[in-house]
Amino acid sequence: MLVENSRSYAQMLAAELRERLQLEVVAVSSLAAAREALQHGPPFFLALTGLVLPDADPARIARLLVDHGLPIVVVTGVYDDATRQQMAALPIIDYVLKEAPDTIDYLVWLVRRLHSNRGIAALVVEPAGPARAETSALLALYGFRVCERDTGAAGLQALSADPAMRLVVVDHDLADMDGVEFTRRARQGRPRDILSIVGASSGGGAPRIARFLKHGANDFIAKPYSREEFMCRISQNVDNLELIGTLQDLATRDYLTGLANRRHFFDAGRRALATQRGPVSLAMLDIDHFKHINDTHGHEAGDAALVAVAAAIAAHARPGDVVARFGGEEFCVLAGGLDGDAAVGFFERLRESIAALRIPFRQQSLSLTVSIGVCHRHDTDLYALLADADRLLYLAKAAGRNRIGTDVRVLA
Ligand SMILES: Nc1nc2c(ncn2[C@@H]2O[C@H](COP(=O)(O)OP(=O)(O)OP(=O)(O)O)[C@@H](O)[C@H]2O)c(=O)[nH]1
Repeated sequence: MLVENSRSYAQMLAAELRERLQLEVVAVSSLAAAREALQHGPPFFLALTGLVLPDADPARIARLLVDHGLPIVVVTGVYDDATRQQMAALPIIDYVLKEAPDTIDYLVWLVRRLHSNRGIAALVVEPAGPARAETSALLALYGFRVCERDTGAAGLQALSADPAMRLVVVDHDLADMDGVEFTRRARQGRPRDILSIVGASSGGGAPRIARFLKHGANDFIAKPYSREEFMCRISQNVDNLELIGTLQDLATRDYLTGLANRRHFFDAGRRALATQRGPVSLAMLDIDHFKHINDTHGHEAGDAALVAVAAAIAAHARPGDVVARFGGEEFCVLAGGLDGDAAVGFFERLRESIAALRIPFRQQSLSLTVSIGVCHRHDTDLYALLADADRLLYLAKAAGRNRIGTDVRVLA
């Protein structure tokens, strides 16, 4: 919700938020309209509010939003000492001066951050008390799903129980180990790009900060917190995790189809083979006469076909199967736990489901077939399996396409 009495500013900010974040924004320009929207509008997760309204003083609008459980970012042209004092008592995430340069960019970043935080679980490790309550309340205000633990051991257990935890704020003074020791242990098996650990302490000075950082903390925050510093540091830490995640995604994912790429296939495939006990099936799929689709309908149609085939393969794969776009119009699937007959049946059904696809493109419906090479044996050498699957794929093509070439002797 955007509460702003300047219509032009509200329009500009709302347009930026909608366009750049694809968020629904309800803009109102008075206390009465804000009240109405809170009662009858969609559920809100955040309010950006000005303080100058025709029908309310600053404290009233802020109070209304707080009473509805909404975190607030104040966006204002005036922020004198009196207003600052009035606002200090309220749970306000941030205040932003309208006239400052880059305000809009900052607000877009902040709203995006607060929106994404809602999907992130954060752990606070600190003995129960007012200090922990403050840390947790701030994290909850920024949207995180907060989990609290009293001791280092309980904190480590919580991390093991929930691998999706992305952020830990740990105080130095714990009953069973100090925060540095907790950090050292929590870091094992959880690199800095997966879990952000932020140390916190009210004492110890520079040597303590250095110890936290040397033992694996991503950052350190001194207590008592400056709310603004706390927000900036926490936000930067989760920003960094997301940025690294995006880069990893770009490096391992095929941009067009969203499947893993060849590089990821080699990493994940080798890992899967190293832990596989029984025989594995490696299938290489190639769209038949794909060049013809490109030549007849254009590359956009070719791309739509690749996306549709990739989706069919992903839908057919089981959890644990390694699926990738290997390159061009070639896809790979590494599947364990199937005996020879089952493997052939599994890929035969995939072949049939792809042949049955009707791919909408403009006013037309495209159809296509794939040839599949399937090798099946106990082997840990991914290159050897790929070479054989490729050879069997070639045989399937040579035998007329839209079929499986396999080294499995299928029982009648
Ligand atoms: N649209 C589109 N085309 C691609 C992409 N990557 C590769 N291609 C095209 O895929 C075609 C592959 O053609 P060929 O290797 O001759 O094979 P084919 O026509 O599928 O014939 P067979 O495999 O023998 O059945 C080429 O025309 C490439 O330009 C892509 O990302 N998008």
